[in-house]
Amino acid sequence: MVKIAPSILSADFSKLGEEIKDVERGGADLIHVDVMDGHFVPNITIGPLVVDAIRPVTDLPLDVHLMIENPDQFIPDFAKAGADYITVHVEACRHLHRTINLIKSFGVKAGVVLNPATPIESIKHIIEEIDMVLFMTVNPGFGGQSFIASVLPKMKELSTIIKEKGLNVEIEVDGGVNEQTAKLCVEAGATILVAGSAVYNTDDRKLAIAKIRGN
Ligand SMILES: O=C(CO)[C@H](O)[C@H](O)COP(=O)(O)O
Ligand SMILES: [Fe+2]
Repeated sequence: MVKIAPSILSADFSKLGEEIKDVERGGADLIHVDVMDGHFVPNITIGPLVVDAIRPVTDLPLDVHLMIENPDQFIPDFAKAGADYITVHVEACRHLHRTINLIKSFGVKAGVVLNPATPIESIKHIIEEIDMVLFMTVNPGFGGQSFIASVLPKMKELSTIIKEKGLNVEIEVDGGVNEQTAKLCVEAGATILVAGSAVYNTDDRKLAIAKIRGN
């Protein structure tokens, strides 16, 4: 069954702990945390202090999506704050193997993120060394954007490669995921669906999660 990772980007930050508990009660499988630095993307969100603060609030894995330049500088802080997954953008990494090894050196699962325009050739060489590939289906920086369906063929292609090689690599998709687009992602091989506005901009988060999962 596909896993659902609500993105707290669309939560009410004035009651973040309660917003996280609400989706945990609603059946979420992971909590997706969007970190933006105002350089790699044109927005600023949160840092390790917030990850540290929400860590005791939930037993769910914290899936930390770093949309920042020079991620190596901050990976130790996010790992110590309690991240379970740390994903870095291939577009932001000068030395991808080094960055992946840095994440894994803290016992944290490592993932690589591809922007919609980035080809899978940029990560084929490292696929056996990572735990997750995150396909952006919007250009990163904001919640509530429209799904870019042209990402689906490369998701499907990588999913086939992962199956052929018998690898244990999650395929996560992030951006514009809702009840309708979720189906397309699962058909293309997605194993984790991130959803921000489609979960948090509703009153009944349990129902929203069930609909996205296809129940
Ligand atoms: O990484 C992100 C934006 O850069 C967010 O995770 C993503 O946009 C979630 O929001 P929504 O589901 O509303 O598109
Ligand atoms: Fe994200």
